[in-house]
Amino acid sequence: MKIRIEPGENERSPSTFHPENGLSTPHGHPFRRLRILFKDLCYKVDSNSNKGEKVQLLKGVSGFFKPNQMTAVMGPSGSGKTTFLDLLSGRKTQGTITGTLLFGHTAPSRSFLRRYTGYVEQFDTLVDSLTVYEMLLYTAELKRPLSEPLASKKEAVDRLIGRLALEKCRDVRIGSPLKRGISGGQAKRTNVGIALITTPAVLFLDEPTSGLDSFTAQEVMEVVRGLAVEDGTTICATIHSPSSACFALFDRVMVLASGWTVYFGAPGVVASDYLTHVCGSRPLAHGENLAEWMMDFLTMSDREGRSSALHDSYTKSELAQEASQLLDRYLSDAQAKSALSRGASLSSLAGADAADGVGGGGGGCCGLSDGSSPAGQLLARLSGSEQYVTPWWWSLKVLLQYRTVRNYQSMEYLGPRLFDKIIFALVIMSLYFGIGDNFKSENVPSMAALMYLCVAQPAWGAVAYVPAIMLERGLYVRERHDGLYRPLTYLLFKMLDELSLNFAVGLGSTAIIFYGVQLRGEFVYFWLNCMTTLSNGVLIAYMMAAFCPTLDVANAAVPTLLAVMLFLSGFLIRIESIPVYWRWLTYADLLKYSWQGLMVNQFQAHPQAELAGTPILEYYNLTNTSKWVELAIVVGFFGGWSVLAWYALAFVRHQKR
Ligand SMILES: Nc1ncnc2c1ncn2[C@@H]1O[C@H](COP(=O)(O)OP(=O)(O)OP(=O)(O)O)[C@@H](O)[C@H]1O
Repeated sequence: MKIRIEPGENERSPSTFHPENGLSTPHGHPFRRLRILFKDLCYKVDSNSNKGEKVQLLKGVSGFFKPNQMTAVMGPSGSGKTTFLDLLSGRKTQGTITGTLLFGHTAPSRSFLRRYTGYVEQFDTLVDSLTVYEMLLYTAELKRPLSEPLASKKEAVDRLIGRLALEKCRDVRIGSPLKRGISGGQAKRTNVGIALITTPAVLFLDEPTSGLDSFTAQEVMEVVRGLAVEDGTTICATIHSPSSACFALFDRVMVLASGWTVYFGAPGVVASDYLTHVCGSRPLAHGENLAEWMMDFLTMSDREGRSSALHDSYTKSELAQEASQLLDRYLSDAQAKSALSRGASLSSLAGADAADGVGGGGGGCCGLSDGSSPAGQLLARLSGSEQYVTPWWWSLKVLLQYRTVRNYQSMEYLGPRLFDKIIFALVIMSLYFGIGDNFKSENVPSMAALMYLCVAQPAWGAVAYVPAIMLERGLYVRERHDGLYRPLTYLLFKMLDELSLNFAVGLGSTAIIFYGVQLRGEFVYFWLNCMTTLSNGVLIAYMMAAFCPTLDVANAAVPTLLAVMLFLSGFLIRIESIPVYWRWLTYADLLKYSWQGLMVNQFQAHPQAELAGTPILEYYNLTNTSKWVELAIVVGFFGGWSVLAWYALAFVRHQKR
């Protein structure tokens, strides 16, 4: 029997790009309607079970995704669906890829894929303190051109909210598992909104319906389908077991099993006929859910090791041949356009592409990317390396404006940062009340210990930052993938966010200690020393959290590092008494410099104060130490940790894909 790949080539009449559709910018893309072509895509990666071996996760996957259409990528668990989506969207960070992949008629650069395609991750990554409206506007500010007026961005966000049916929760905080905010379906739609903020020509969704009830899942997918139909977006979604109504929204299905393509064609009767007549499945019962029936059969076959046989049947089928012919036709079209674009003038190129509905220029066409025409702009974008839309200073401003302002209004954020310092200051003050200017020999060790506590507290306090930093990692990774900001901008934002609060609160807490205990030396120095030590502690927490793969590792590593620093700071064991094989490490111990600076500040006017019968500064070998040099070294450490933290944020990948 003859099975057509898609009766009547189920492509809708091309819809034009409507600037007023709520998803465009005044600088709307010069292109829409990108066709994605892939042929013999293979992906190999080092096996994580057998060292030295490679595993092939995708085995020659071929096909195409068309504008105006929504394709479902299905398959048994572990069949390679997410791998395939990651590969198409340029999110693979390891392994070897072979085969052909074209967007329009150009192989896209990774930066293009990140910047101009939308990707909705399986797990929601939102800023829980923002409302739905703020979350979308915040993303719009970071991802839409700087030159676009704020009013236009707000308008676009409002229309997006209308389109995603999010009006009811527009001003509701997103919330977290511990503090409920919007519902799961609303969170998913907000995530879709984030991916749509730049009106991408292509939208990838990784299991957009997982965790949603069938009604909400249907609602989300109807919204997504609207994008394909009305805007010509090319949509590809991995999906597990959709309801019948949800499955019917898809134009095409690609089924993978153990990395092989075992079906590529229309859903519905075409798919059920194919599986029954070619693959030998039992017939679909009346009223049975087609997607579930398909998945039951395919999962069972996969478990019985028949995926390769299903793939063989598929490659021999008329369905595969028809798909292959169509793909070859699209590929030669693409080749012709690519050749044409190499030789043609920009204007004729733009005309040729528009006629096909693939409004873009050709790949690798040197000399055409002057960026002055739509075709030139697309060409520049497809092959470009710039993945960020806004300059770093703008991203920093937006991050501070939305996230820091909201953090500073939240007691959950402020509480731990305020109260630990105030409580610590009150305890210290009450313990050592009024004895700071008493240099009797019984008080001198207490003062040295107090200085040590002032250094130890900010260092230990840093440990408390680790869980929150680790929890935010998913959000950071997603936003970075989406090209919202650079790693250095994020680090700068985090430091400004944390440190401006600490310096302000620290002014009060150090004043309580300094004046309550009646310490000597300069208050400004005492405050600056405590705050730069605290800043180093916070930065160490960020750096270690960025280097460590998991929260458990970071929770063990940060206190270990700080405990070693505290032991080697010179108070618990004098530097001269530390064994030589450890002493070298004291040069790299920032807490040593902090503590020594505080000691000099306290005792420089009273060097005769004695400890164990020796003048205190002499006892600790600090007679010739300059407190300002010590402070400068502590500031220098901050610079050094910053470089390490930036390196970890920029280059250490824990989420290998
Ligand atoms: N480094 C590796 N070594 C061995 N196997 C791997 C490696 N990386 C991934 N895999 C395997 O590759 C397969 C494809 O994974 P992928 O996440 O793409 O599957 P999936 O179809 O999306 O699964 P699910 O539906 O369960 O999310 C899985 O079986 C996984 O165990």
